[in-house]
Amino acid sequence: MGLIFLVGFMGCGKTTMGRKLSAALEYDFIDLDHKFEEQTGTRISDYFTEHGEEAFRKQESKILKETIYPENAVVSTGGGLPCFFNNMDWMNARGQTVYMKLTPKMLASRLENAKTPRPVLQGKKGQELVELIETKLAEREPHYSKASVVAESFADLTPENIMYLLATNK
Ligand SMILES: Nc1ncnc2c1ncn2[C@@H]1O[C@H](COP(=O)(O)OP(=O)(O)O)[C@@H](O)[C@H]1O
Ligand SMILES: O=C(O)C1=C[C@@H](OP(=O)(O)O)[C@@H](O)[C@H](O)C1
Ligand SMILES: [Mg+2]
Repeated sequence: MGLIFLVGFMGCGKTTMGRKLSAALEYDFIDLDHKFEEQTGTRISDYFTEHGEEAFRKQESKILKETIYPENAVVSTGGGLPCFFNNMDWMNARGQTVYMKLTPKMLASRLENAKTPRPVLQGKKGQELVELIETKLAEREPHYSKASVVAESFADLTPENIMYLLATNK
């Protein structure tokens, strides 16, 4: 199936699913946030503090486009990546994209318990977090919706569900 890019809001499970789907397909796994930290030698949260979001967006787009991908790979993206520059079109031109779609409430409950800090969420919790997610998701949805397939919000989404969606997307 070539290159498969997982896209969607923070907390939808791109990194977790990327690992599982790549194992199920026997493909390589690339997490672009991990590549970012490896290449810049800086944690994403520190990068935001030191350089700001605009610099982060330029650098993440550069890493997306300059990475040399194996023939077959599952690539987990950062939640904002599809929404800047021409990144979404760039991914669609090179492989298949999967939008992992979850409700704001489910995203919030996962993000409240997650260990990785997400600077875009400004440490918000509870109802404030749900509202911030609703606003951001509404801005981002038009970009995510350009994905080749949409994997709708089931908490128990499996690699097999995604493989089926990709195989039937003709
Ligand atoms: N299917 C799932 N059910 C419940 N929790 C999940 C699931 N997938 C991921 N999580 C949890 O949600 C959080 C965000 O997952 P992660 O894979 O880092 O998402 P993303 O890369 O999209 O931000 C993590 O704490 C992870 O353990
Ligand atoms: O949505 C965003 O703007 C971001 C999502 C994060 O990745 P995950 O979607 O893997 O959490 C990471 O790239 C950064 O904190 C910014
Ligand atoms: Mg991730």
